[in-house]
Amino acid sequence: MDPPASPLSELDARSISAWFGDHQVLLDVSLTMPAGQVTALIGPSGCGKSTFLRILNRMHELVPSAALAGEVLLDGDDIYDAGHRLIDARKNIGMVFQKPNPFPAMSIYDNVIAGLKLTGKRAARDEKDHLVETSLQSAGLWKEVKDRLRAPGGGLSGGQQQRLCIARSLAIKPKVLLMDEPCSALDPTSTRVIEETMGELQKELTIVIVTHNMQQAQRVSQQCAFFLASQGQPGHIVEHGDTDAMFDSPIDPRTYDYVNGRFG
Ligand SMILES: Nc1ncnc2c1ncn2[C@@H]1O[C@H](COP(=O)(O)OP(=O)(O)OP(=O)(O)O)[C@@H](O)[C@H]1O
Repeated sequence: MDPPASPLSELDARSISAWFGDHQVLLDVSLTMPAGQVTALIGPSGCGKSTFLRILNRMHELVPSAALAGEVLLDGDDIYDAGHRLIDARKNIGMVFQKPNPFPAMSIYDNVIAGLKLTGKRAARDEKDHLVETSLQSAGLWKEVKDRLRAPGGGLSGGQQQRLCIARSLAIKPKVLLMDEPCSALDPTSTRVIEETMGELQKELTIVIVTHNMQQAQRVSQQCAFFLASQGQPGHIVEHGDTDAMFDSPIDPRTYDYVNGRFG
C-alpha cells in the first residue's frame, strides 16, 4: 500500500447552524473530528446527522433552499472561505452514501477512476492501473475482482458495490471520508467486511460515519457525538467524546437512554 501523501487531517466544525428555507435543522453544532480516528454521529431520525455530514464537504449548498452558518476547518483552513473552490472540498473530503451508487454499466476499473475524470486529472495507463489496484486493495475488494476488472460494476453484490464506491472515493486520495449509513442496505457479512475495511482505512485518513446501529458505532469508532432535535427544536449535540465513555458512562441521561435503546 502507498504511504499517505500527507500527514493525517483533522476536521473541525465550529458553530454550525443550518436551514432548509425557514426550517432551522441544526443549531450551533461544534465538533472536532480528530485525525486518523473514526467519529460516529448517532441520534434519532431527523435530528440533522446527514445534514451535518453534507455540510462537511459542501454538499448541503446544492439544495436550493439550504443555508448555513459557521465554519468547517480542514487542518485549520475553512473549506467555505471565498478563496477555496468547491471542487477542492470534494476532493479532500470524500463521501460514501447509504445506497451503493456505482455506475452500473461502467466497468469496475472505470468506476474506480471515475472521480479522476470528474476532477479533470489526467493519468497515464500504468498510473491508472496502479491507482485501481491500490484503491481496490484499500477498499478490501481487490482479491474478489482482480480477474474481472472489465466486468460491469452493476454485476457485483450489494456489499461489493459499496466497497467499489469506497474505492472510487479513495482513488481521489481524500484526507477525510464521510460515510452516511454505509451498511444499512447490507447483510451482516458485508457489514463486517466494511467495518474491517474502515479499521484499515483509518491508518490513512480520517473517517466520519452516520450510523443508527449502536453496536456498529461501538465497534468502529473512537469518538462519538449524540445529536438530538427535541420537541421541534433544531438538532444539536447533547454530548460527544470518547466512544467507550459515551456508551459506558454517559454524562447526560438522554445519551444513556439513547445508547441503551430506550428511545429513538
Ligand atoms: N432537502 C431537504 N429539504 C428540506 N428539508 C430537509 C431536506 N433534507 C433534510 N431535511 C430536513 O432536515 C431535518 C434533518 O434531516 P437529516 O436527514 O439531516 O436528519 P438525520 O438525523 O440524518 O435523519 P435520518 O437518521 O432519518 O437519516 C429533517 O427535519 C428533514 O426533514
